Amino acid sequence: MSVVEAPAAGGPQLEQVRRLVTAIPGPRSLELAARRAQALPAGIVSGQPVFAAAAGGGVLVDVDGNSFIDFGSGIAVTSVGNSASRVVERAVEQLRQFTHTCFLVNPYEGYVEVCEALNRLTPGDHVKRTALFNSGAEAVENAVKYARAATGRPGVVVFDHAYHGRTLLTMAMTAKNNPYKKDFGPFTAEVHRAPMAYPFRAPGGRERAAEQAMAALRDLVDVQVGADQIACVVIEPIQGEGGFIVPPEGFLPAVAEFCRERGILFVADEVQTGFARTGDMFASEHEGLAPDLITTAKGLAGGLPLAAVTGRAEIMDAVHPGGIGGTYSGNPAACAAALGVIETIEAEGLVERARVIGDRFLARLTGIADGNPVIGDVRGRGAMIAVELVRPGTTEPDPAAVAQVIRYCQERGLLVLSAGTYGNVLRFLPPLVMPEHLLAEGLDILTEAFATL
Ligand SMILES: Cc1ncc(COP(=O)(O)O)c(CNCCCC(=O)O)c1O
Repeated sequence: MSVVEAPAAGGPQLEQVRRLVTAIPGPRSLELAARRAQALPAGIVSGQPVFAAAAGGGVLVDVDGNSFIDFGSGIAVTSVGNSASRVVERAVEQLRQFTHTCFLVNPYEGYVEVCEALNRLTPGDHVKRTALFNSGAEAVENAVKYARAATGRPGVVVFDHAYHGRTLLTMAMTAKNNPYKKDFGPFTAEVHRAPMAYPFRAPGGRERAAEQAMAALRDLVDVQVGADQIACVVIEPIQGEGGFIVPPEGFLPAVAEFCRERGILFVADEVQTGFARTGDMFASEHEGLAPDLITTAKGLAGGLPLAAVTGRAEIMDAVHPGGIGGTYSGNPAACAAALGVIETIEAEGLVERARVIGDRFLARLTGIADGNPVIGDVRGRGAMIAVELVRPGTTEPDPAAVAQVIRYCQERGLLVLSAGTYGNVLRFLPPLVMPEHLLAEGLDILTEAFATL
């Protein structure tokens, strides 16, 4: 077997082609997997069996020279494409100036620029402030700090099927126990969970999903806990890890109004839905929401670790000086990358591009679903689309069918991710710069894969 050289570089110049040159996984990936087994603990699991060598545009090339169509974007992160030019150029230039000062020691302009951009771009015409962090979970943790400091209340309301992170507080906020929380308790108190408006699985059917969820929220907050104990309600505008659950139109505005009436802060967790992913810059815009606080990460910096809390100035300023911090929070290279992401989204019209991609996926998948009873539901918005697989004629989850489709796609050079509380959701998160021919090829492979079910 001749050794295949890795591409000279990733990024948009990477050949945008699907190409298989070895079995999947190939020999180099197998070698690395053996080393990994000796060096890493078993708790860290990768969904794909191939090790990356380069990525860019709509493809990822593995260490054996196989070029895959990427329908995952590293879980909604490389929306502007991997190693996108403006991201790399800005980050490299920054790295040459300084790699780190700790903003709590020596501040720098890049951090301020990112905050100014987020204050401008996030929905709501109120005066805002932004604080930067490293991960989505850290942003959610700090959003709760701000909410508690601003309201003087301890309680946090979250929803079934929610995912907010893997730290102690965000584990308490995340719904699914295994794998995210198992063996790690006890968890923090004062986190209360309400049923989610989940149209496909609503007890009273789609038409009553919002009504039933609102009734349950009122019961939880007004009767069981007491509204005066609740600092904030935290919700993903489209639930990500829980299975790309899109609440019925009207539900999110009803929750926001419910909160406003009770002095409870409405926090939109846009870690997975933010930055053009859903066909708006932020998913909250779809129904005209202006959240009191918004958490962002993932797509914010195109792969460099950066997260943010953006909120009403009076809320953000309620925390005492020195109350918020972190050694790496708002790392300068990540800030430079974020400015490159924002510039790319705006220069390349990626918000509109996400809508075009979403229309392509929804048209093809609803067409397939009509003739395939294993596809129980097709849903999503923009380039955040999913199908939920069930046993034919039922809503019984079929995670085995998901695994079968993922494996079929892997073997044919297409990377697809799963999701869902029941492990029975296939989610599609292609880079927004995915070329048309790769979108078409990927959808054709998916069509073949569903035909095997
Ligand atoms: C809505 C929403 N809020 C918060 C988070 C947490 O963001 P971090 O950057 O992973 O901490 C996420 C991260 N989702 C991917 C988790 C991957 C895994 O660990 O299995 C999210 O989607």
